[in-house]
Amino acid sequence: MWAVELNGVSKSYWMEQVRVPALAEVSLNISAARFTVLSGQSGSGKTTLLNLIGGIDRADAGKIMVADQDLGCLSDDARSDFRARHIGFIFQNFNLMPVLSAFENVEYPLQLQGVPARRRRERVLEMLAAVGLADKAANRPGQLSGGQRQRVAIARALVHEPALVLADEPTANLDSHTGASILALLRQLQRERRVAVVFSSHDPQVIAAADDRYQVSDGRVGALNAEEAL
Ligand SMILES: Nc1ncnc2c1ncn2[C@@H]1O[C@H](COP(=O)(O)OP(=O)(O)OP(=O)(O)O)[C@@H](O)[C@H]1O
Repeated sequence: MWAVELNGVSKSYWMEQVRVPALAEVSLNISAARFTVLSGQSGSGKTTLLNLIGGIDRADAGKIMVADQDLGCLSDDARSDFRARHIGFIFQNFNLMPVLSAFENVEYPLQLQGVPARRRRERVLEMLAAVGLADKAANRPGQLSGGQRQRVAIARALVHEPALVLADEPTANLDSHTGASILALLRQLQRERRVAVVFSSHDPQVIAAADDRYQVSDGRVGALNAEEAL
């Protein structure tokens, strides 16, 4: 079963009158309930690929299926709704709302979906406990360490039980020890909850931990075996 199917997907950006190709005819299937790593140098196209899979941006050509939904068939509003229901996001810079507490940040995806308050509370407390932050629910992001902020972001990405989590270099801004603990936590939660995680990184530890590995290079994507990667 596939969480994501890409067929002939291309994307360019325009800077003034100049076309900047970012992805060229990418065809790729990402398995459900597995941990997939996209590696590749800076500028190779990893973020562009994650933004297309996540429905944040639209492809110029090709077809993108996520959890059996063709994203190209959806209006912008329907795509936002689909994203809110079925996808979780984790970013390099955490992207937490600074004025909200850890509890409120994790609660936000459930509020968007109109989940009743009592159920929201149960889900948020369960997720904060699962990421080891049961005692930090009232803290704002500014009162948390980088690793703790990323744990809040992981709880937020999983709280609505998405089919797919997209993590764009989530350990890049953390020291290696904290990054390793975030990787281990995400790997554990991915296995327990049987969610597909797509993690972009050039960290050999992350590549080694993956079930499936792909190399993004100049806007093209190829399978990478473990020996090549390390
Ligand atoms: N908004 C944009 N406008 C113009 N060009 C862009 C834009 N976003 C990305 N690009 C270009 O598209 C190509 C792919 O960029 P992308 O951000 O996807 O790479 P990346 O592998 O995620 O890099 P990094 O690891 O540095 O984030 C690069 O040549 C980049 O300069």
